[in-house]
Amino acid sequence: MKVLVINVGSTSIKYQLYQMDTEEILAGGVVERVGSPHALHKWRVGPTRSQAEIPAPTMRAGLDAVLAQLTGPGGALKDLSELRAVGHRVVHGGEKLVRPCVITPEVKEIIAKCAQFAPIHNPANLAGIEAAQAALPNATHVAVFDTAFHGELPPHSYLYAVPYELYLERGVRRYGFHGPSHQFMAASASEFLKTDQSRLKLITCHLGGGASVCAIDGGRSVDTSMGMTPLEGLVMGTRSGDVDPALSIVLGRQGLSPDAIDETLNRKSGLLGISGVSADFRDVEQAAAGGNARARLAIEVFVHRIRKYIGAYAAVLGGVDAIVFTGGIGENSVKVRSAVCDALVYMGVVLDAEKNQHADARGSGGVVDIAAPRAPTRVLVVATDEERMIAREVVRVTAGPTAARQRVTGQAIPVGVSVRHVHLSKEHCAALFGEGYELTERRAVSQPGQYVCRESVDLIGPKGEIERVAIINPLRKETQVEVSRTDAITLGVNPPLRESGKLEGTPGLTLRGPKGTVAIDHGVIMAHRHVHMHPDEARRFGVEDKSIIRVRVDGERETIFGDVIVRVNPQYALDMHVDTDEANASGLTNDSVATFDGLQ
Ligand SMILES: Nc1ncnc2c1ncn2[C@@H]1O[C@H](COP(=O)(O)OP(=O)(O)O)[C@@H](O)[C@H]1O
Ligand SMILES: CC(=O)OP(=O)(O)O
Ligand SMILES: [Mg+2]
Repeated sequence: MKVLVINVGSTSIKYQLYQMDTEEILAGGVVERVGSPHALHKWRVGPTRSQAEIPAPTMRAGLDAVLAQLTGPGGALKDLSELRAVGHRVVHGGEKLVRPCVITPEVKEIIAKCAQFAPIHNPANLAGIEAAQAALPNATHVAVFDTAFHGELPPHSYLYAVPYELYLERGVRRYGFHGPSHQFMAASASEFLKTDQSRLKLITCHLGGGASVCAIDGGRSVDTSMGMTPLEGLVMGTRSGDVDPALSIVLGRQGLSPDAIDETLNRKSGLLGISGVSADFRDVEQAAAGGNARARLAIEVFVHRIRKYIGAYAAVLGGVDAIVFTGGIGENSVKVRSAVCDALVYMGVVLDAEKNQHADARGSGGVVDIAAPRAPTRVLVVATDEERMIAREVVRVTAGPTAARQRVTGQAIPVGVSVRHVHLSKEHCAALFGEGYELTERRAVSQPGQYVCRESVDLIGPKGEIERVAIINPLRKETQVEVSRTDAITLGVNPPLRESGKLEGTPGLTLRGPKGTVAIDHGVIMAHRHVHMHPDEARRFGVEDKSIIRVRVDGERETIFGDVIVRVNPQYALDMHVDTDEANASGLTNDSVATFDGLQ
């Protein structure tokens, strides 16, 4: 499936054409200075780069030039009918549009309405959509929102301390932006560090023309610096980032119109406003190197703000595994990275100056680690790819979650090996350990709230006994004994494969404790292998509660497990549970990581 992704800014159209079966980029480019008679179209087909000046007085004219190139001689498409899906980056969808969706007239209406919160971006995004729909009327057009990744911010992060009615009635809240980029950084960091996202605390810094920082805990955005609009937070090319909110009031009272204030804060501030030189970081850096004091000051304010957010987000996350940089500045400015990180030694951040100097994420598979080898916190530079994230969402929306399998196939699932164990009912606990006895915790297990007890019981079957079997608390409605096939043979029972809690028709046995024995007439099972996951993980994998998936184990005893049941619950942490027979057969231990191998 071929997918064209369009990222339209106020004066530019960036695009990439993907073959999504392999995620190969077939062509890509940018039209700069859209709106002028001398726009510049730079493009790439395979390794070949070209450019041409084109007249593009309107968005439609710019897009037509792109499509003509794609289908012309040497282009990546035979004709436009090959293009059945187009993904559009849309910056603001408000609270109504969070998940990626097919663009309908109602969707366009909401995007237009949200322009009040994204005045620089949404009107341009909408113009791009209109032009693309006119040029490609038979394709499915999908909107992917910058705000989506921040859709589950906790209320204490997204609420401003203003009258609550402003939130309820007018949607005044933090939305957060640059979602595809922050999400891409988190996925890249997880892959690079070979650690599941559920186990990572990350601070991701997208430093481009617009800039934002995000605190990501277990793969979820828990706070981010941009707010109701993309104006809050970091210092940007032309945007002020954080200011005292009273500034607008004061300027208004001094006679500036709302439009003039908007213009001041969104287009005349930031690096440009302080330096008076340029909004482009390279120009400001050059001026600073040449002794321009205001340019130097602009960079100092820019860096200070980033450092301040990193400190704040370390506190929000309660620790940091990695700081990630991306965007034109984050990927390329050695000085910004070192200036930000130099002051963070107290957080375990120590840069390797040499690696920082030569960091080339794009030329090194997309990610480089620039931290000193033994430093506790990793510092990564990632070549962001917002368009690829958008293309993946387009596949999910147009072809369904299984078609997006390629994206998630190969993603890590930590393994937990369930050794034989018992869950006790209150009544049986009393019979085995004495009335009113409280079991005590030895160690937690991977699922929140559950733990292995110090106490144990013996299992007595018709053929044999197994001593000192672990008890997992808390107590349950019914006693349940989970054993492997090998254990069942030792005991002389014949339990079925069952999901936890489904005990009808199962065999029983006798339990022996220090204060007595209990004979149960049912409750012995072999646990059906399963994966616990949080609803967010389920969404990421494109599965739901009770889905049946395959999970792959690499290594000396390579195995693909089929019939793995997915169990989704907000209380769950990502973990695949197999019993000891299954683990031994495929060489798994509690430290192993398996990978998702698709829906069965
Ligand atoms: N080698 C470099 N050193 C420092 N800054 C750079 C370098 N290359 C690009 N930049 C800066 O990156 C910014 C643009 O980032 P980018 O992510 O491409 O922008 P956009 O947000 O428009 O997509 C500009 O300020 C530019 O000066
Ligand atoms: C949301 C936003 O600020 O985007 P950009 O960086 O493309 O301006
Ligand atoms: Mg950007």
